[in-house]
Amino acid sequence: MVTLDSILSAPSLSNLFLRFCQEIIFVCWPRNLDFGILASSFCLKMAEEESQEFKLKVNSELRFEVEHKASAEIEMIEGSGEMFGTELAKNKKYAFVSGSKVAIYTWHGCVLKLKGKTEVAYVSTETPMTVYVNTHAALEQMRSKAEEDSTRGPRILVVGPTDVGKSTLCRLLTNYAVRLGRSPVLADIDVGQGNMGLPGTIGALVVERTADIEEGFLNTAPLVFHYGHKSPNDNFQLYNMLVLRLAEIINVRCEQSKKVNSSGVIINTAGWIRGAGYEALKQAAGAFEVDVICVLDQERLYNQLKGDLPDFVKIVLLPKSGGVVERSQAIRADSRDSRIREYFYGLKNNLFPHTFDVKFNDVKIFKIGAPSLPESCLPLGMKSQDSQTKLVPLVPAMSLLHHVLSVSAATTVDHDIVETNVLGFLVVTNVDMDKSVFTVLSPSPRPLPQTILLVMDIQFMDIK
Ligand SMILES: Nc1ncnc2c1ncn2[C@@H]1O[C@H](COP(=O)(O)OP(=O)(O)OP(=O)(O)O)[C@@H](O)[C@H]1O
Repeated sequence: MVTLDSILSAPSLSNLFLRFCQEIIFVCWPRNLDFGILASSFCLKMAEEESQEFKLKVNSELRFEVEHKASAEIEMIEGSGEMFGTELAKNKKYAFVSGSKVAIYTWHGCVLKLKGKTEVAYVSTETPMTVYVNTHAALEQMRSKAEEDSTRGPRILVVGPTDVGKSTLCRLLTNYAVRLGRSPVLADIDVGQGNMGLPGTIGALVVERTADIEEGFLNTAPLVFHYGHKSPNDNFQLYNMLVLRLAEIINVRCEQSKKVNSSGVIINTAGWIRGAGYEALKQAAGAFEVDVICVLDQERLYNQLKGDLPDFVKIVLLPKSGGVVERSQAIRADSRDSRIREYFYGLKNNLFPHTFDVKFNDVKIFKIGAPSLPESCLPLGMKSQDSQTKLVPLVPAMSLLHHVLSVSAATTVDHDIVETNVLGFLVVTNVDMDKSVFTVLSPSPRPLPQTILLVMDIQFMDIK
């Protein structure tokens, strides 16, 4: 059971890992990036079903999942309710696309009208919302104290296995903080879903408005770094390096604004919690200098962290919501695809991407990480793990087809490209070796904002 005291007793944090960092460049080429519902947007046909009405008593929630290739609509007719911390307006219809998994919670009771094709729709009175709101209340007291003392607000790492509601809890805690006038930094180091950019990236943004019910947080200027793979395990060295870099820049951002500083940082992590994954979590806790770790639904991880981290880090075990839906590998792959589609086409097909040719000579293409060699073959003093963060120039070839490319903010190759943020993304839709050009899908018309491109492992077929 989480008590307020256990969180409130956290002393304000040390600067153990504070490092210098030179520059902050925020992404300036965003396209409807959100932290919201991942769903394919190609089918928005509202089915002609009759609507169902649900009367929710105090402290209960309506949970529903929208059918594949269908959509659903919810309207609150009476009372008050919220979705993952964002309040619903009365008599306003909210549309949810295929595959959305939604919970509308009410503290005081409400009447909801649900229309459309849902796989399941039911009301539950068993929710962990009281524990979550208590956690928020404790964090809020730490923020007030930080504001009074002009110090740093709470930094919270949300950890746990896959499908326990980590992203949802981050969204809820961020929304509650914003509703009280705070401007927390929301950071996402879960490269599998890439909520700030695309899968294969990590990023952060300062949140000043609650998440939109349908589209999530509106990311007008997220800070995004290219990682290139869908699991932290694929390049552990690079992953840790980028997490550290992200934390450094967040520190600089906090130093620039008293409000952001006292509001704190909320960090969503990947569900990789064993072996190297556990080491990555500890690294992240150190890099962000966290004061609170919320462990969702795993006592083993909770006890491991309690034993391994210093006492000033308060670790709380929180229950998972019974509504959180488990996703298979296939569904995860589908969500990654939807996420990329959404970047180019919008959640409801409301964006129009551009297609144009890029000459091989006009750009420089790199991938990060070279195959590791045995140490005996390396120059004196070099370790094999160094190759993991090495920039490798690529000669354009047919193998680029369908790969996602990040457009680096770096202006020259002398820049530290690996640790520079990215401006946006492209997908290679054709390669013409005879004409030495490749065709890209791009969120904006030519010219490209910069000419240094980084290749991801992740591919996207623009076929729908
Ligand atoms: N109370 C709830 N009722 C219904 N659906 C929910 C509820 N809470 C979360 N969900 C849904 O469950 C899904 C999984 O939740 P979430 O993404 O927060 O889990 P996670 O632990 O972050 O997953 P990952 O393993 O990708 O890190 C999401 O689609 C979310 O919308």
